[in-house]
Amino acid sequence: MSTSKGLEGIIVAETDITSIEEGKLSYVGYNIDDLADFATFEEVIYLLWHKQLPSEEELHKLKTQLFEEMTLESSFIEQLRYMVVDEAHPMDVLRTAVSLLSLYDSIHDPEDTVANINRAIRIQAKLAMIITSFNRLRNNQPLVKPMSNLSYAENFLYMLHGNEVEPLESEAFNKALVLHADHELNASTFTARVCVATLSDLYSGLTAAISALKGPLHGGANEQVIKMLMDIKEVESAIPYVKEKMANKEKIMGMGHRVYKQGDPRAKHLKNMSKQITQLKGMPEWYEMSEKIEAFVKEEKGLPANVDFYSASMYHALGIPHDLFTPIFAMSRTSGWVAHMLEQYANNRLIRPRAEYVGKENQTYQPVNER
Ligand SMILES: CC(=O)SCCNC(=O)CCNC(=O)[C@H](O)C(C)(C)COP(=O)(O)OP(=O)(O)OC[C@H]1O[C@@H](n2cnc3c(N)ncnc32)[C@H](O)[C@@H]1OP(=O)(O)O
Ligand SMILES: O=C([O-])CC(=O)C(=O)O
Repeated sequence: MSTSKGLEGIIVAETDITSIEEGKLSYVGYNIDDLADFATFEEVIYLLWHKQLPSEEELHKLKTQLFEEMTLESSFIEQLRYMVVDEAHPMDVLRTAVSLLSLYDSIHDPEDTVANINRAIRIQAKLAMIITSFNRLRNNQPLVKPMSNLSYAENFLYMLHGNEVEPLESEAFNKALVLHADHELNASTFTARVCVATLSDLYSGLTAAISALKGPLHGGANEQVIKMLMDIKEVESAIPYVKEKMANKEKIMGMGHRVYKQGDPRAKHLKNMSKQITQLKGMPEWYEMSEKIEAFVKEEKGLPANVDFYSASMYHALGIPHDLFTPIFAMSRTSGWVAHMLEQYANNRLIRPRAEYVGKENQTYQPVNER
């Protein structure tokens, strides 16, 4: 048997959702650059779940359903309130809350596509409520209800901050949601697929995926990037800080990627939005610090920025609390996780690879009092 550490380069599934070829990323055959520039997150949700862009009518229906599902039962809100405990990380809250959502649903057939799409619309809508409501509950602020004339991206920022969103802010946030929506067989998506390949349900797959996304080598990197920028504080300190980290063999978060060695095609869009939003908010130093780090790490180690890198300065300038960065990633990626779980159910076989045994052999059992 031969092994590939971290399953690098191993193809374990066929998919018609997302492709990464020669550094180009597309969802269902649409180049990510076009989707980032022109699509709404709602269109991307539809595209990933139905493998085609929606007509005007289909889009209107989806937006209406998402808006109508942006509610939480009062008993659910009470339980969310109980999750406001010291140091509770919103990513742990989100994982718990998604699991809790399953108790409000009865699943007769985990493989039923129509029921799963309706369920996914409910979950996708409620995630925006859960993240924003948790943040408001922990700050003793009243909850904000969504507005029917706002997009998913706008409603998220509106429910978080409680005030109107500027067009550039809504454009930036929508772009971030589009760019994070799916990414082939990344660690969390693979986790979701492994989970539902046992014929477990959508909530279980999502809970597992959130758990995998949380780690700092994956989605958790965006929070680590802002921690690094907060540590650095000033543009002049960026290079010395990164030099020292690299001398200590520490990783620079938001840099490097398993699949993209020449550059992550999503990063340039977030870089551009980070520049514009930090300027709009009168805090260009967050972008400038990031740009210096990116150039230095590329030059010294040949490592390009990944999707997590510029999202950090952009979210910071949008006034988003740092510990919500990864939950926002999960909220967007839910659309992709669902698409992959539907694909797994549609052509399922239990995922069960092998390991090569390299441990001790032929041991003789001795009773405990003789060891
Ligand atoms: C949405 C996402 O999940 S995007 C990724 C988010 N994660 C991060 O930003 C965390 C920082 N980056 C990393 O840890 C890695 O680049 C990963 C996990 C993304 C990819 O990892 P792998 O493909 O396994 O690459 P691996 O960790 O083997 O790195 C190869 C070499 O580059 C180095 N390297 C990789 N990333 C970095 C980094 N960010 N900073 C410094 N060195 C790095 C490694 O130390 C290793 O060096 P070595 O060969 O001298 O030991
Ligand atoms: O594909 C990966 O390994 C990680 C990634 O960029 C993502 O999940 O968006």
